[in-house]
Amino acid sequence: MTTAPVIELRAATKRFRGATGGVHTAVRELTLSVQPGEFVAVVGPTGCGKSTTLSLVSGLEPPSSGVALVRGEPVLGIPDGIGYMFQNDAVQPWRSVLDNVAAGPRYRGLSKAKAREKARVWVDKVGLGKFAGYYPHQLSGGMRKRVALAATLVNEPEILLMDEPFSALDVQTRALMQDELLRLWSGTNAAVVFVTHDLDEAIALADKVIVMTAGPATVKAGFEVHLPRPRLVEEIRMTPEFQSVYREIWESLREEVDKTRERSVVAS
Ligand SMILES: Nc1ncnc2c1ncn2[C@@H]1O[C@H](COP(=O)(O)OP(=O)(O)OP(=O)(O)O)[C@@H](O)[C@H]1O
Repeated sequence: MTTAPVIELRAATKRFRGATGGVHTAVRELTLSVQPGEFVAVVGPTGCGKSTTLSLVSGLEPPSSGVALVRGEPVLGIPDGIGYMFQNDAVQPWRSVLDNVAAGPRYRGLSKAKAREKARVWVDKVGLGKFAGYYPHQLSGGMRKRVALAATLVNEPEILLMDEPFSALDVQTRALMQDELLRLWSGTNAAVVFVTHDLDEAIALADKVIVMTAGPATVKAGFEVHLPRPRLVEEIRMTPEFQSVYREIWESLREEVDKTRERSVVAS
C-alpha cells in the first residue's frame, strides 16, 4: 500500500546569485519523494548540492523553480514537525544536559516542570540518565551527539533532516550513534532524509539510497535497501547482501565522484 508522501520535491531547481553577479545552479530539476516512516539516505560527490536539497525541504531556501511540498502543502516557511541534526550541533553550553533537551518542549509552551519531565525520558533513552546535570563541556563528543539526538527527538518530529550528523565522530563512536539512531527512530513513524558522504553509513541506515549527480545536483538513481531490521551497523556491513548492494550503488556513485574530481583538477 502506498501512502501520500510526507516530503516531495518536484523538478525543484535552486540557483544562487554569486558575489560577482554570476548565477550558480546548486540543484537542478530534482524530483524526490519520501513516505512517512521511510529512511532515505542521500549520497553524492562533495559540494554537489546535498545540503541545499535539505534547505528546500526545511524552507530555509525557496526553490527558484519547481515545488517543495511537505505533507502535500507548498513549503513557504519552516514547516511544523521538522527536526534537524547537523555536523555541528546546537547544544547550548550554558544549559545542563536535561535543560538542553527540555529547551524544545519549553519553546513549544510546556511548563518548566512538564518540559523537564519529558526531557528526562529522552535523556534516559539516549543513555545519559546519570549525566542529566552535566554541562556540554563536561561531555565527550559522542555524549554531546546523544544530547543533540535527544533534543531533536523529544519534539517527536514527523520529519528528521540530518546533514552528516556523525561525520566528526571517531569510527567507533560513529557506529554506536548509528545504532542508537536506528533504535530510537524505529519507535517512531518519522521520515528521515540523511545526507552523508559515506556510502557504508547510507546503506547501513537507510531503506532507500539516492545517488546525486555531480553538481548541480539532481537524482541520478535510487536504490532500495532490503536488508532486514533491526540492524546493527557493524554486523550488517559484514553480510554478503550488504556488500552486493554496496558494489551496485558504488558503480553509480563512482562516476559522479570521478566527474567532480576531474572538474577540480581542470579548475586548479
Ligand atoms: N547560500 C548560498 N549562496 C551561494 N551559493 C551557495 C549557497 N548555498 C550553497 N551554495 C553553493 O551551492 C553548491 C552546493 O552546495 P551544498 O552545500 O548544497 O553542497 P553539498 O553537496 O551539501 O556539499 P558538501 O558535500 O561539501 O557538504 C556549492 O557550490 C555551494 O557553494
